[in-house]
Amino acid sequence: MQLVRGLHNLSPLPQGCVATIGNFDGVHLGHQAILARLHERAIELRVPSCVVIFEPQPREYFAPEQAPVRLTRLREKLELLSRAGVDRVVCLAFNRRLRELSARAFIDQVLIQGLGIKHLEVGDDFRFGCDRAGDFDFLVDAGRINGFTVEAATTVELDGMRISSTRIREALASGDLSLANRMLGRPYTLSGRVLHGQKLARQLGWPTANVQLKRRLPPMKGVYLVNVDIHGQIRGGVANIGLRPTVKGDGRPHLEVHLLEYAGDLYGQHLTVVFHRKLRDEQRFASLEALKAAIDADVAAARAYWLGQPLDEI
Ligand SMILES: Cc1cc2nc3c(=O)[nH]c(=O)nc-3n(C[C@H](O)[C@H](O)[C@H](O)COP(=O)(O)O)c2cc1C
Ligand SMILES: Nc1ncnc2c1ncn2[C@@H]1O[C@H](COP(=O)(O)OP(=O)(O)OP(=O)(O)O)[C@@H](O)[C@H]1O
Repeated sequence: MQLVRGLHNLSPLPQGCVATIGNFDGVHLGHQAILARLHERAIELRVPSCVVIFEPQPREYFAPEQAPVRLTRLREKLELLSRAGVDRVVCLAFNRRLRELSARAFIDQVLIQGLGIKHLEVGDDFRFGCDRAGDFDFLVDAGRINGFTVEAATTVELDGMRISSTRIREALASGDLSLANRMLGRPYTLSGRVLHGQKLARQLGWPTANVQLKRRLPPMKGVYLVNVDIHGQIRGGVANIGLRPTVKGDGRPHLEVHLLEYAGDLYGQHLTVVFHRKLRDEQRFASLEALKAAIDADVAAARAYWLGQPLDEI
């Protein structure tokens, strides 16, 4: 998959392309349906498929403080788009210049001159251009004049409601991991490099890998059953995302993972933590002994789960 960063680096492929546009945060089942349709159209028209995304995402540009937390980092999003068979990702800087482009200029400069578009696949609620003035009907008219087709993707719903990145964030924040995972079509993951922690977990009896979240805020908190792929070996474990109120943290959320029956050194490695079930909320315990007892129970639950025992029997 080819990555093009910025409008100035974009030139149309000789044969043109089929394309879609959006944030694609999380690459959920709704996104996956659009990408599958895009792939089909690319094969029919014998042209590459292209996804246009924005960095930062428009809401992060307009109101950085109120912008929702990301489900996927750019690196994770690109990996998921590549797995969905996308040939080219065009990552446009969402800045003043882009936000001031009229809908007409967006079509001319990005879709026609930039991409040489033959077919566009978008949701029927898609809006674009300065002040979100461009809509689906506007695109259809422009396509008729400029020789490209536009198709509205079928809305993907779960339990009668449209799947969206927003809904997944809400499910994760409210502790409904299983709903979030069903909308994603896969278990939620968070990834990052393993850093050195305060080495207290070792004293508690359960060494943990501290996964760096950088400035990224995780979309959920609590204690989870997880697994991690270490050099091709899937290892079960238990993870905590939170502020560690019992030991007075640094005020920032941390992701810590204890892997079952594992004694290797993970410092510096990049880990992808896969979230399967929520066990409980993070709590402030009155003593380290009480915290240790709670983690002992979490680890016992993880052991039972990864040995295939149903959780309600634990
Ligand atoms: C499975 C698991 C559950 C945890 N639950 C809590 C919790 O409920 N409350 C809390 O204050 N800390 C909790 N922690 C975080 C511990 O306080 C943390 O591991 C300890 O502070 C050690 O940090 P360190 O690795 O930086 O040394 C949990 C950690 C793990 C691995
Ligand atoms: N459930 C869905 N079914 C079909 N298409 C969808 C669905 N959700 C999003 N799309 C389409 O995928 C493209 C990218 O969507 P985008 O990531 O911008 O929206 P979203 O998932 O609804 O996010 P948000 O919740 O932040 O609005 C758009 O064309 C959008 O209309």
